[in-house]
Amino acid sequence: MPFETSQPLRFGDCDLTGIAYHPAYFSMLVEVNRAMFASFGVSWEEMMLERNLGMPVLKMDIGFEKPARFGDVLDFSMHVRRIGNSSLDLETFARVKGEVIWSVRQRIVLTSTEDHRSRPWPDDVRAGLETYMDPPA
Ligand SMILES: CC(C)(COP(=O)(O)OP(=O)(O)OC[C@H]1O[C@@H](n2cnc3c(N)ncnc32)[C@H](O)[C@@H]1OP(=O)(O)O)[C@@H](O)C(=O)NCCC(=O)NCCSC(=O)c1ccc(O)cc1
Repeated sequence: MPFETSQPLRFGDCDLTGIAYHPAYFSMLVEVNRAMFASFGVSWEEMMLERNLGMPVLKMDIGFEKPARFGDVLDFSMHVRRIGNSSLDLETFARVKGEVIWSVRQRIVLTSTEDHRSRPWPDDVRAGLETYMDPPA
């Protein structure tokens, strides 16, 4: 079962002709990542400020299939494809009215904000991520 959330495409996310400008999609994606962690009770504020952990992206593979327009609502489905020792593979689909507009595969790594080296996923975070585990077919 993927994590699901929606975001409207705002005026500032679009170019002069009213279609989405792709850098805005990256900010939306970060918000989806953050919201997924919050959904299982682990806020990024806690991760970063109390546990001294960060989650940089190591790799992204993104494909844009159709334009989205000012006023559209993007429905996101985020699948956890693999949880490694410190890495995490996510695949996310952004849909408008059921049609895929873009999709992205991300590899994220858990790091210490002190030395910026990898750290294993804590058990509670791993358990939360497993909620959305959906390995590729
Ligand atoms: C992530 C790193 C710290 C990893 O360094 P190390 O501690 O030496 O890593 P390791 O060799 O232990 O590898 C860690 C894991 O990554 C995996 N890994 C390492 N390199 C790779 C590559 N090149 N490809 C795929 N996977 C990899 C590796 O297989 C390990 O997986 P597990 O087995 O599951 O543990 C280092 O590669 C790095 O700093 N990379 C740059 C990250 C970066 O700057 N990203 C740019 C975007 S900024 C960003 O996304 C962001 C910024 C601020 C935020 O608050 C949030 C997000």
